[in-house]
Amino acid sequence: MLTRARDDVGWPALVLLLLLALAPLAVTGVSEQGILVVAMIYAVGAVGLDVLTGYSGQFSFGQFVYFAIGAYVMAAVRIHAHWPWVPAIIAGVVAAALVAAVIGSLFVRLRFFGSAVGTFFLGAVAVDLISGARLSHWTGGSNGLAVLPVTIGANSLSEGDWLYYTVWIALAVSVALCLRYTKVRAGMAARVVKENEVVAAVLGVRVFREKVRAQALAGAVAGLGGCMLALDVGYLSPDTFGISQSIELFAIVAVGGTGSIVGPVLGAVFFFSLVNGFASTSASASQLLFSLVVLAVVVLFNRGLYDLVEQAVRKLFALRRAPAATGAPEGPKTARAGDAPVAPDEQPVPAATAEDRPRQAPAGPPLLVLESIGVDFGGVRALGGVDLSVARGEVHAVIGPNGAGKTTLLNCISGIQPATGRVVLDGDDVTALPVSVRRGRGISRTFQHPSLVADLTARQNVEVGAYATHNGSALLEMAGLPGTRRRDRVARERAVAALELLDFPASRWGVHAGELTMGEQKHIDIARALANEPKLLLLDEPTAGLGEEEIDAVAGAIEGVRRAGVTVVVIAHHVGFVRRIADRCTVLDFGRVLTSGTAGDVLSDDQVVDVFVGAGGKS
Ligand SMILES: Nc1ncnc2c1ncn2[C@@H]1O[C@H](COP(=O)(O)OP(=O)(O)OP(=O)(O)O)[C@@H](O)[C@H]1O
Repeated sequence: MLTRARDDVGWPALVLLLLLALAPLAVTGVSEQGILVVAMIYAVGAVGLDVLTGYSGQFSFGQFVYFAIGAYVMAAVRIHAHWPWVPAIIAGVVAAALVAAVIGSLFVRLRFFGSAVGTFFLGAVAVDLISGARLSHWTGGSNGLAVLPVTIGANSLSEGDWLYYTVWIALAVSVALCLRYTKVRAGMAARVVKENEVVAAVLGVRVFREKVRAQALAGAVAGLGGCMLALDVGYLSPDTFGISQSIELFAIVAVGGTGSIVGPVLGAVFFFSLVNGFASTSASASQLLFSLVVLAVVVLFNRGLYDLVEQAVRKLFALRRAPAATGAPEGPKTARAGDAPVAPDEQPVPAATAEDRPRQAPAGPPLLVLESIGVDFGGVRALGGVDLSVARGEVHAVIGPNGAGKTTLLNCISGIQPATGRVVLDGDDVTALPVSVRRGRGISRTFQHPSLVADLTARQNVEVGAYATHNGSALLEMAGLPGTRRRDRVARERAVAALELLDFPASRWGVHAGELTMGEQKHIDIARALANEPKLLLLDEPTAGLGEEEIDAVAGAIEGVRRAGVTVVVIAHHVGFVRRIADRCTVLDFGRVLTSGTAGDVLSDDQVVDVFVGAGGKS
């Protein structure tokens, strides 16, 4: 399923920040401005939390721990080391980022429930540490810590609008950093991680590293929020950084809209306006009303306030984009996911058939050799000693009934699934190599479900697959240094080359993947795997869920791949498709090779066709 994380929020972010910059002209009351300051402080942390949840798919109920680290480190280095306030803020931010990276690395392997429990108790431990005697020299223990007053020139930060605009700058910096992160390689890779970790790993993304990076960024931004909170309240106590604040932060992101960066800012302003609005009612009534409104927003507008505002603005200015299907690619009619697969006897007439192709495998050593590959899942023998040889440059179809072991075989070749036996690529034994190294050696693959990032364009999705490696510093990428820009340019060129090779219409390159038809998504999935210029391309049911014209288009794309000299192993369920694209064919049944040979010979065998499509399915 394609999940949403916005990629088009630069202008809305600018407009919202401008409105907040101008707000003191309209909101002149001291307490109202105070509410806006607190809202912006929470917004700083909330955009970081949004990077964590909305863009990298992680979860945290403990972000206020990093607020606390930022605030206490800033206050402590000013008191004990006499640092000026700006370097002290930087120290607070760096400390929060480092601790977030370390703690985050412990949490990244946890699923939702584990993360929820883990981060919740992290908050409890932090409050205990802050208020306890061990760190009291730095934190003031349960007595708290006074924050030294800040002066800017002759002015105190607490006078006039100085504090307001200091917090505004912190918010603008946080929004800019987080938006920038979502646009660079590291951010795009994290978005694939959120979509599907296995797919990300196969694309060479260091899943663990990208998750920790997102944790560190969210921690840094929360640390900045903590520094602002310290400047605002002027006094730090353990109660300032409790678990309830972390949960409020989470509510702000949910109310504003995850995966939008702007949404959490909107959510924070809404949240604290609501708090202010109910302040005059009795405490219990205000708590109830407040909770009911937040609940209503979350339940009724499950994509959050930002989505609601965006839709209203689009309607107002009639800027709504054209419906997704109207821009479908020129040429073949497209079908959507869920369309019934084409029955064998409805297959389009093949452009060229297996019988037309050479009956002998090309000379020279094979590119891929599998020796006695075996996989057991508990009591289920998925593969029982499969031998296979794939010649360089051929398209080799693996066919067989459901549960025959086809996908497991591709998983063994790509390194996702450990197996007994040997996998030899281009003469090298790669059996013991992990997925990322096999990718580096030239093995790419697609999956039955494309797992594209919905709010990245078709071309951006392909670019994620085009990086030779996903190493490198996200900070340098965000700074846009020449080395990283060169690397991005190469990835872009490779992505364009892959799209052109597959004849994917240029008019659709800029369309968000969530708006592509299923056939187009399959093309983008193939292009993404091809963009790394592999020797061996593994395609897992590229025609699943497609209509006949889309199957025809995928067949055309695979023929393009063959012409480019890439060897292909493809799982397929359609006789006509296999006839058209395959040079050779291996039939699996119950995890064993039933037969293997030229596609023409294999598909003329009645027993094979019976196993493949059921008796009478031969066409
Ligand atoms: N992770 C797993 N845990 C347990 N059993 C599994 C796992 N993956 C696959 N299997 C089992 O292994 C066997 C082979 O599955 P596999 O998905 O490789 O078959 P397939 O030929 O690709 O089927 P299909 O055409 O339906 O995708 C099946 O019996 C399946 O239930």
